[in-house]
Amino acid sequence: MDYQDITYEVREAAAWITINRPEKYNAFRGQTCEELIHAINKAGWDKAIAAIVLTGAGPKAFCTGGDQSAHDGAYDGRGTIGLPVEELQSLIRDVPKPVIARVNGFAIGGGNVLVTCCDLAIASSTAVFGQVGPKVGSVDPGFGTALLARVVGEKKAREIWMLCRRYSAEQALQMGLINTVVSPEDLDSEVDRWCAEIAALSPTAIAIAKKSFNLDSESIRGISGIGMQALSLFYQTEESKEGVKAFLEKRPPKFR
Ligand SMILES: CC(C)(COP(=O)(O)OP(=O)(O)OC[C@H]1O[C@@H](n2cnc3c(N)ncnc32)[C@H](O)[C@@H]1OP(=O)(O)O)[C@@H](O)C(=O)NCCC(=O)NCCSC(=O)c1cc(O)c2ccccc2c1O
Repeated sequence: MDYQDITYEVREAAAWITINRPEKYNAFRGQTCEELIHAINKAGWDKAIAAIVLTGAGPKAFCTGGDQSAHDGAYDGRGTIGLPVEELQSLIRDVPKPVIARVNGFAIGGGNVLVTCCDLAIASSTAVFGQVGPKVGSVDPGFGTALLARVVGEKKAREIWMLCRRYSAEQALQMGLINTVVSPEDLDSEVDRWCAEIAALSPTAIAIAKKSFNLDSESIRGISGIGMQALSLFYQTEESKEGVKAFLEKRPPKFR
């Protein structure tokens, strides 16, 4: 597959997969999800690869979720909501290698969910985390909510979704959403260091450990499936459409 929206680079024993849409703050459209799925599968089953690094191009954003300019009552790709996003999230969990989020900037909306799904997360001190779903007439009902609660605790996860605040990298570290924070200049060397440590360990032991962590939260995949069906109906409503329209028109939404 020729990639338009992402880049794929092998550094030592790590595959670096970069969402390359900086002008959209690395938001994903249907094509982006298809390419990410292809690339994660490619790296995930390559025996020479010990770890997968997921990141965004440029200094501004890791990923800001679904591309709102490709959303018209549904996104522009495949699947229940027009994005095979639940397949992408599941795949991050299914590949037998640690997937590390290299968080270089905004990790908002679906970008925040990707961080939640990754095994590990290393952030620049400039990174900003948060949810925007209820601001823009959307919600990721599955890994975005229920898995987030496993990661940061029920009360914090509900705060994140019900207030849509932004959180600094230090706050994300305190709540357990990420593993460490470094200065922007040290981000790549820190990620390289973590990948090298992983590469020295038994790949099979790591694969079994990863699977066993995931099995405990596996029911969330089913929650996500039913949630997407509900969401596809919600996207048809004036309430949801107002959220997308308001974001694109750079004004506060009028939901009531
Ligand atoms: C990230 C921001 C907080 C940055 O705000 P700031 O004020 O600094 O900058 P701008 O808002 O002006 O943005 C700069 C520039 O980038 C464009 N942009 C940013 N994000 C997106 C985006 N997601 N889609 C398209 N374009 C985007 C923006 O338009 C500007 O371009 P200009 O050309 O005008 O300069 C803020 O941008 C922000 O909050 N962004 C996120 C907006 C958003 O609505 N994201 C999607 C939420 S829904 C979602 O992600 C989602 C994910 C899932 O995984 C799901 C799974 C299952 C079901 C549903 C899901 C779902 O809905």
